[in-house]
Amino acid sequence: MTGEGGNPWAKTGLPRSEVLKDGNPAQDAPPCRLGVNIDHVATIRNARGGPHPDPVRAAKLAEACGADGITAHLREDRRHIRDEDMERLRAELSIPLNFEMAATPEMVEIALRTKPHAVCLVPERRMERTTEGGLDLTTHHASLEPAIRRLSDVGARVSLFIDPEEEQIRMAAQLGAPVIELHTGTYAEAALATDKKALTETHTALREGAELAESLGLEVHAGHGLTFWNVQNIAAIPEVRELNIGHFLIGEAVFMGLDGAIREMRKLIADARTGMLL
Ligand SMILES: CC(=O)[C@@H](O)[C@H](O)COP(=O)(O)O
Ligand SMILES: NCC(=O)COP(=O)(O)O
Repeated sequence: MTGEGGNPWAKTGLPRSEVLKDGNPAQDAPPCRLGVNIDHVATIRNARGGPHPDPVRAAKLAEACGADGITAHLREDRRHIRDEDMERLRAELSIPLNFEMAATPEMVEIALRTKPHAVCLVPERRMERTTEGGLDLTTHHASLEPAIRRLSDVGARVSLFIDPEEEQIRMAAQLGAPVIELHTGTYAEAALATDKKALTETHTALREGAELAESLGLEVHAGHGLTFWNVQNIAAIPEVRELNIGHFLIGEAVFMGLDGAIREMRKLIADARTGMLL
């Protein structure tokens, strides 16, 4: 299933070892969890205005296929996930729910009521097609601090979705959030564009950022734009403990089913942890 046909990674001509540290860096690392983001099941549902396909059903299927958690982003404009989806996900799932949201007063109140396992604070711009970058913690730390405290007080594990930049990582540690999620979108774009220089630079930034974050006591997650063909170099970063992946898995489900797509992604992540790269 992961042959070279149509594989954008293969077109880079860049052996994976060129962007990895020597040896098998993740060999002795703990496993890397897979959080399945089901937002875009809701995108398809909303295209027709009815109840089908149900993102909660997709989340339960993901759970049955071995997902370690479910991620859902309640956007302010409700373009995909809606309030009632979040309530049902919280009530019906047995695995952890990671509630992605902007740190607005409205969203903080919803999350305090929902009491998810985790909250990932993300930047949001109403007209963007998707989350284009990480939070700017230097600009927003005054508003983020109370949100992090209130959400932590109800037991949510708060993570901050940031770019792999030293200043942002140090600020995340100062803000007292236990987790960061590194935005992998720029790395994913470099892989798609087969831009070797950008690919190496973005991967180095993620690897060094993950090392720094762990040294500061932060748990490191990563996500955005990850696919079968770019996931392994990120999963091979030993400090990365969780990957959140959505759009590609839901798209690939059209071709191989959601269960097949999740199982293949889990295998690629597990193989990367043991140095068995594609
Ligand atoms: C923060 C993030 O990366 C996710 O929210 C993911 O991108 C899915 O949501 P959108 O596609 O609406 O950005
Ligand atoms: N936080 C990233 C996420 O949940 C999934 O992003 P994507 O795979 O949909 O780009």
